[in-house]
Amino acid sequence: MARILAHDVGIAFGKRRLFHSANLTFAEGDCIYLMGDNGSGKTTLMKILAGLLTPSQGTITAEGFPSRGLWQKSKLHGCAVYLHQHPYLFEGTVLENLHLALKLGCQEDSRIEKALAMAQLGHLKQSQASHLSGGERQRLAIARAWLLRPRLLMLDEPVSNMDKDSRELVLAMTQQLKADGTGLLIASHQHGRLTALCQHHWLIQDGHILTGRLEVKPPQPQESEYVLAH
Ligand SMILES: Nc1ncnc2c1ncn2[C@@H]1O[C@H](COP(=O)(O)OP(=O)(O)OP(=O)(O)O)[C@@H](O)[C@H]1O
Repeated sequence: MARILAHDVGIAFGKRRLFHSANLTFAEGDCIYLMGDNGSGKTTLMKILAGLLTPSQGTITAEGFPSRGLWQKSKLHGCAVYLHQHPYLFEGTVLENLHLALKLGCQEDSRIEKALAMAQLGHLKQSQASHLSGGERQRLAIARAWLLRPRLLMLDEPVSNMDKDSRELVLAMTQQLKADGTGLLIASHQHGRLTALCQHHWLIQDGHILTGRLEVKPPQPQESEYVLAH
C-alpha cells in the first residue's frame, strides 16, 4: 500500500514555530479532513507532505510508490499530489491540459472524454485554460489529477468560492477518486458533503496536530455539523 509517513515533523518560519506533530500517516484508501484556523498551517503541512517544502525538523518518507527517476530532486515529488486552491494550469486549451496529463503517465485516451464529462467542461474543451473561471479551473485541475490516477491526493480548499453546481461536481469527482482508492487529504473551511466523505480528521490547533475519527451527525437541512471524537 502506498503511504506517506511523517515522523516528529515540525516547522518554524524564523522564530515562529507553526506546528509540531509526533507521527502522521497518509495512506491509500484514507479520506482525511484537514482542519485548522486561517494561518494554522494546513497548506504548509500539505506542501511538506508533497515534498515541496522541507520541514524544520523530522522526517517524511514515502512507501509503496514506484521508484523515482534519478533526476528527481526529492523522493517525495509526485507521491502525494498537492492541488493548490488556485491551481496551476498549463498554457493552451482545456483539452491540451488534459492531454498533457496523458503524456505524463495515463495510458487511455478514452479517459480524457470521461474526465471532460465528469468536470462538465466538454463545451469548453477548445477554450484557453487561462480564460476559465475560478470554479472551472478547479474542476479542470481535479479532472487532470484524476487522469493521473494518483495514489494520494491533497485538495486545498477545493470548493472555496464555488457555486452550488460546481461544488456538486467537485463532490462527484472526489467521490470517484475515493471509489478508485485514492487517498484523500482535504482542507476546507466549508463543512459540508465533501468533508463528510472523510472518516478521519487532522486538526491543527495551538501548534499541534490532533488526529482522530470524524463522526458526522445526520445531514441537517441548512448545514452539516460534526462531532469530533479523539
Ligand atoms: N514561506 C513562508 N515564510 C514565512 N511564513 C510563511 C511561509 N509560508 C507560510 N507562512 C506563514 O505560515 C502560516 C500558515 O500558513 P498556511 O498557508 O499554511 O496556513 P493555512 O492554515 O493554510 O491558512 P488558510 O486557512 O488561511 O489558507 C501563515 O501565517 C503564513 O503567513
